[in-house]
Amino acid sequence: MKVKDIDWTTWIPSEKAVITYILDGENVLLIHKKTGLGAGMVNAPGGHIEEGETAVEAAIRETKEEVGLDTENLIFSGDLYFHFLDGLKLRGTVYLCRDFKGSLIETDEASPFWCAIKDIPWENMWEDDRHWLPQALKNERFTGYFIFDKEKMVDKSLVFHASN
Ligand SMILES: COc1nc(N)nc2c1ncn2[C@H]1C[C@H](O)[C@@H](COP(=O)(O)OP(=O)(O)OP(=O)(O)O)O1
Repeated sequence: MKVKDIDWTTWIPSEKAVITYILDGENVLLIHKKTGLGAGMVNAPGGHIEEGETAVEAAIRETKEEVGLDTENLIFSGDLYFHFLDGLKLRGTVYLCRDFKGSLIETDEASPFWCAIKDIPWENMWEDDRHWLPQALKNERFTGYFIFDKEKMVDKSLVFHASN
């Protein structure tokens, strides 16, 4: 199956999630994810949007729950549309954040670590990330469509949006 085989105008996600990239100078906060989708991989703080929550509220809550930081002034970065061949349809909203406080903690869900952007461990991350995260971290907005067969990306389509 290819991205072009899906009518994305009528595609409805079965799950909605958020991912937040916290930036401090040339470093980004990543996690070794311990539970849930992508356990064992490196990702950023995030998780599912709960009933009655906005995406931003979910991003703030998940970051606090997973790594103990309080975040403010999240900046919308992009939309991810993941169509898994097993039936999961996951929509992800990506945020950047440079405004945070508190102390990092390891939790049952995540082991956080600061990583130099130039050293991001792509080989331990979801395969889609290398196609949009470098641009996102340079403040480019994007929309990405992906087909996954379990953890293997089988097709992708990305659009980067000109900023004003
Ligand atoms: C398929 O490719 C993916 N790429 C990236 N970069 N991130 C992904 C991909 N698939 C899922 N994710 C992200 C989206 C979420 O931030 C997490 C999944 O969240 P999780 O399953 O851990 O949800 P939680 O609400 O934290 O935990 P529950 O399972 O208890 O609901 O991965």
